[in-house]
Amino acid sequence: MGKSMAVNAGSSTLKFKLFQMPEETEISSGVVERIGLKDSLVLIKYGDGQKFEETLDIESHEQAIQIMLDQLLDLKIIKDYNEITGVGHRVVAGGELFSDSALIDDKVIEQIESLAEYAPLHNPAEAMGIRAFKKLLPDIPSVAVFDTSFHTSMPAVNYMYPLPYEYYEKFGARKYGAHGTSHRYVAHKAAEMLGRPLEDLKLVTLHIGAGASITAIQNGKSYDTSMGFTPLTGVMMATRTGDIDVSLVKYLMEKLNIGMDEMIDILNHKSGLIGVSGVSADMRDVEGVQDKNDRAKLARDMYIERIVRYVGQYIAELDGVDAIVFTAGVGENDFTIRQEVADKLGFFGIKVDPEKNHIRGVQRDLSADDATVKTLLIPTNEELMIVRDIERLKK
Ligand SMILES: Nc1ncnc2c1ncn2[C@@H]1O[C@H](COP(=O)(O)OP(=O)(O)O)[C@@H](O)[C@H]1O
Ligand SMILES: CC(=O)OP(=O)(O)O
Ligand SMILES: [Mg+2]
Repeated sequence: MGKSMAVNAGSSTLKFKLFQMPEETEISSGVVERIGLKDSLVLIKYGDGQKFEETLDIESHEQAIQIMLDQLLDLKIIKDYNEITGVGHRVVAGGELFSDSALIDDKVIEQIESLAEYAPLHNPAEAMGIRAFKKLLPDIPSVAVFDTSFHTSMPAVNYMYPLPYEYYEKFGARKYGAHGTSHRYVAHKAAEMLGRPLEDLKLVTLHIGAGASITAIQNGKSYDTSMGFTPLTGVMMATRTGDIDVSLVKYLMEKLNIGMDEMIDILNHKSGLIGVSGVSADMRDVEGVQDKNDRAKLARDMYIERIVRYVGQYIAELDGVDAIVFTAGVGENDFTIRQEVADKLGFFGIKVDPEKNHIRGVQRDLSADDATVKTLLIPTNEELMIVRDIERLKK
């Protein structure tokens, strides 16, 4: 009994959902988008179809949390913070410390902070969010749900880097992946939609938002994933490079006369869509100008190409595939990207019906009638997975 809140701090967004438990009814949901960019958007849904919307500049996740919490009271979604009986936080990096979600105490917060280098855009903001909530609601149980947990099933052949082996043993130098809660959620939904046991399926799940990762799933378990030691690698993202030659990094540091911290900041914050297009980190802005801006078009083409490359690679690794799944900000909303990615994967029997695909944010089978591999659109729900873990762990 009570209301549970899931808090999901992404690199560019802060999302929350408030659920009545144990019924899992959604009471309210909210998102602050474009944190750190101009014109951040605050959107809160509550009641029966009521909405609160405001556009303002929001610099940090801390500011976003404060605005959200104030609005919960102002909009009378709750009368008192004490109505919230459990809080769950998404945390990106759990390293090898956390193979499951954890009840938060001071030690867990310190461990999350100690993993800052494993997810520099996320863990510090998430730890800050946890502390902010702890201050406000010191006595209610809170849990941390790690993006990396789902990927702990990866075999060594996929999580190891071809570095001297002792770097793994001494320093934990390996691939951890991210977005695991989302990949896990959509994999279960895909099995439901296909009416087949998840254990029998080969899936490639495409979580493409501001951060983006592709996962190969076999027997319901993560088999390989595109993000690495940190969420920097894999496909091209809003502000992150994805895979890049490390020797080029050294070359550029010398040319630019900068140190490693500055270089890592460029790779994480100034690259990807914003770096190539020079227009924006937001796919909507890039697409808005692509007809008259060659660099915007190039950025979008590169983005698509890298997704296609990973999906093809994972179909080979899985030795076949039953379905590919689109989810997260771009995957759920951008039918042009979905269409072009699917068109480039036609060789595998992937084929999207343009009419079915002309949709945003709803669960749907997008496959053409003669497709031999299904293409599914499944809006992710990391927050539902998070509040379920509050119930499981708070006993
Ligand atoms: N209609 C749309 N068309 C294209 N891209 C969109 C659309 N709506 C949202 N996006 C993209 O989704 C991104 C946010 O994805 P999301 O998964 O919510 O973020 P995060 O990675 O911060 O969790 C935005 O940066 C934007 O580029
Ligand atoms: C790990 C990661 O990149 O997360 P997000 O997409 O929420 O920024
Ligand atoms: Mg996200």
